[in-house]
Amino acid sequence: MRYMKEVLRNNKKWVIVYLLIGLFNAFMSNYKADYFQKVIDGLTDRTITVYGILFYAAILFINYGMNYIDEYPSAKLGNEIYLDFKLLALRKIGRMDYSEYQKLGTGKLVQQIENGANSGKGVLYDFWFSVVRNLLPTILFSLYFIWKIDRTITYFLLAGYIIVFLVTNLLLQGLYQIKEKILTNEEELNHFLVRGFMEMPIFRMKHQFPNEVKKALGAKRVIVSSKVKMTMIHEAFFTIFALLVACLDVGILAYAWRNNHLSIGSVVALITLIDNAYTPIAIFNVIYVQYKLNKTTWMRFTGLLDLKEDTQLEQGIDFPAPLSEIHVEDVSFSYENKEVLQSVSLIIKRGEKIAFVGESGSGKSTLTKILVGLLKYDKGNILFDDEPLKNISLESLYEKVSYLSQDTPVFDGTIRENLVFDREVSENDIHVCLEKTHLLSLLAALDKGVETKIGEKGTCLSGGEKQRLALARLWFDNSDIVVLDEATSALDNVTEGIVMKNVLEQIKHATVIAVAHRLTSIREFDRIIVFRNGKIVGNGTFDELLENNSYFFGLYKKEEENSN
Ligand SMILES: Nc1ncnc2c1ncn2[C@@H]1O[C@H](COP(=O)(O)OP(=O)(O)OP(=O)(O)O)[C@@H](O)[C@H]1O
Repeated sequence: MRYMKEVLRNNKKWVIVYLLIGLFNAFMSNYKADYFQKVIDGLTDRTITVYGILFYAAILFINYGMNYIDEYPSAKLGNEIYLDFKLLALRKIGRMDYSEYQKLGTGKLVQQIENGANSGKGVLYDFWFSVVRNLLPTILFSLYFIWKIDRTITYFLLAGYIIVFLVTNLLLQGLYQIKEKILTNEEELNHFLVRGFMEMPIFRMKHQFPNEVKKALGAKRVIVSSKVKMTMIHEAFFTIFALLVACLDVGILAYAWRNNHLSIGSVVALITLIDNAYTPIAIFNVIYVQYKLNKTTWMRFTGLLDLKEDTQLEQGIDFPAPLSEIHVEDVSFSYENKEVLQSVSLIIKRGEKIAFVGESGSGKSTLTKILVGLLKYDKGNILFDDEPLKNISLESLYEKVSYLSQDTPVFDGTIRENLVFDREVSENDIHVCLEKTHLLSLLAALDKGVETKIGEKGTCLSGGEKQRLALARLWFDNSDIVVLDEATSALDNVTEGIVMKNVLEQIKHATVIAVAHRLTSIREFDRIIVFRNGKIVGNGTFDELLENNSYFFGLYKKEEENSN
């Protein structure tokens, strides 16, 4: 309910307008039927005046006019609500705990958000608004006018409502299961679609597309057959109601034939009013079923919106700048049950240039993610001067820290956005950073220059260009701490040497922590930390380690043999 309330609050003004117009229209459509009885009877006994007819005309004009006006808040609110639910998801991603984020898959997530926004709109707008502003008032007004004409008929109608409600609840049980099946298979299908798109080269080269299509086809078949079943059950509701109303109309005619006290006007009005009284119930039953099914989808969506948030983002004290020392004390970390770091201890002094090296999977990236607050350590402590990292607000930390991740150093946007996001900077500053990162020749070949879009994950750039573009961002960050996770792995030795020299010159006052595989690239670093199976097994300068650390020496030798 919390999220629905939030969306309602966002659209408070239009919600009130929409409800008031709905109530007014519900009254007018029944009042119109009731007044029509007077017109017919007045015409039969010639008592109606011209003013009576003009009054009826005014009722018709207002009724149809207001129905049209109602379309505006209806369309506005329907779309606002649907899109507001989507924005809730985007806001949630901005605050989500990183471990939770890592578990999500893009395809399923996108489908969950799409289904969630639709179901949220279904629950709030298609169900609750329809009930409160339309169905309930229409039923009450029509029952009131029927009651005024004949009480016995009102009792029959009420008994009919109960039967209808019982039948609906019986059918619902079957529909729930069908809906669950549809949702699971929709997410599955989207998973294959997004996976196919994102990993196109792998799947194409391994001839996997026919297999992928086959798997997606399975999901498609289930979706189609389940949706057809649901449509047929929904439509059956309407048919049953139409038959019920037809029986009631014939019953009214028979009743009027046996009891002479009903005028022609009353019979005509009763038939219209019964339609008014039962149509909302028919609609209610269908949207009630839909509401219950939407609730199932909505629960999946709120499961996403309720995922753990990173409370440290805004809470905590400010980053203690200027920082003298980072102290990693006996830190351990596990993914689920797998221990990845074991009692790691390390001191990093202000301005030091530190490199993390070691075999793949030894825990280097994990420690960098812990240092920038993305992952939370299980045991031990990390002190920024005397302040535990857990007590520092990440928003303030990110003012002072730059982090280039291993997998996605750039994002879907223009080159300018990748450098400075929305900030205003001079063309000259952009030129300088592109020159220092050897990107000017790339830019010269692009018609739109820095306004060129680089595609999702920078698909329009080479691996090395992506990394250099990410490095160029450092020119505008002015950070105290720079964390680079394999930021130059795609560059050739020569370019890496020149670009890294420029980068280190630009960030010479910052503390730098760089994860690297190519040992020659970190030769000049102040200190090298050697990782092995989640532990630190070496700590010293390049030459010290070569001399004293057999494991590091082994890594160095292997690299030398490979390059030869
Ligand atoms: N999200 C995750 N869930 C579960 N296990 C993970 C996750 N991320 C990493 N791991 C595991 O944690 C271990 C350490 O990974 P990490 O990325 O820190 O290693 P690394 O030393 O940086 O490796 P590389 O040099 O290949 O990047 C690996 O065994 C990896 O499989």
